[in-house]
Parts: sequence; structure tokens; C-alpha cells
Amino acid sequence: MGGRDTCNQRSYGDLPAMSDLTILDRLAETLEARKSADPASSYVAKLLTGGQDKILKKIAEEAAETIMASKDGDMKHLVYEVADLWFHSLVLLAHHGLKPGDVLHELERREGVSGIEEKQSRKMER
Ligand SMILES: N=c1c2ncn([C@@H]3O[C@H](COP(=O)(O)OP(=O)(O)OP(=O)(O)O)[C@@H](O)[C@H]3O)c2ncn1[C@@H]1O[C@H](COP(=O)(O)O)[C@@H](O)[C@H]1O
Repeated sequence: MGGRDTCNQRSYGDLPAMSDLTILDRLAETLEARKSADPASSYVAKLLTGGQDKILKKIAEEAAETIMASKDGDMKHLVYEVADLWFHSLVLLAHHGLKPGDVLHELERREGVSGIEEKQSRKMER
């Protein structure tokens, strides 16, 4: 776990000040700008210049930390770790020139389609 200690700044369940879409878009813009930033002064620039494997390693670490937080049953810790996981996933998307909107559109496309039915239709296609 890093030095960022935002766990206690907002109690679990409070609404964020702005919509989730807005923070995702703002963060994506920052990540894009960090592509030309100095790695010495930007964590994101350091990750992006480090290449795909460094980003993937962080995602694996954050996924493992998310699992541990869930098992511990500490909801604040879980939210914190999922935020880390989402953040590093957004860095991976930026690395590939993708945006949060690409994922949101995919989720929208899936909206209302039962996972069980979708899996069944894939089996029938084979
Ligand atoms: N949302 C985040 C964010 N979430 C987590 N982190 C960093 O991700 C890292 C998480 O890794 P760990 O918990 O494993 O901590 P660590 O052991 O110190 O990390 P490593 O040194 O092993 O990589 C920490 O350094 C956190 O500070 C983030 N760093 C940046 N952002 C956003 O990205 C923007 C740009 O950041 P910079 O590029 O650093 O200016 C910021 O303004 C924020 O909006």
C-alpha cells in the first residue's frame, strides 16, 4: 500500500461531489497529459514510460489487495483497494489509447442481457 491515505477522508456510502463519469473523464485527461510528463515528478508518467509489464504487474498487485480487503470484510479498505485497481486499469487503457468511455459503452451494450443467456448463446454459436 502506498502513501496515499484517502480512506478516511469520506465516509463509506457518501455520494461523491460530481458524477462518476466526470471524474473518470477528468482522470483520463490527466493520464493522457502525463504521456509527455517527467517520470521524476509524475507517478503516472513513470508507469507509462515503464511499459505494459509494469502496469500489468500493478494491476495484479491491486487485484490481490482487493481480494484480501474483501476477505477481511473492511468496507473502507475494500473501496480504497478497488479505487487503486480501477486507477491502474485506467492507466492500462491509456497505455493502449483507450478511454473509460470505451468500457462504459461495452457495459451499456451488455445492459439487460442476462449473463446466463449470453453464455448460452455463445455455446449455440460454436
Ligand atoms: N488516482 C490516482 C492514484 N491512485 C493510486 N495512485 C498511486 O498508485 C500507487 C499504488 O501503489 P501501491 O498501493 O502498491 O503503493 P506503492 O507500494 O507505494 O507503489 P509502488 O511504488 O510499488 O508502485 C501509489 O503510489 C498511489 O499514490 C494514484 N496516483 C495517481 N492518481 C491520479 O493520477 C493523477 C496524476 O498522478 P501523477 O502522475 O503522480 O501526478 C493524480 O492527480 C490522481 O488524480
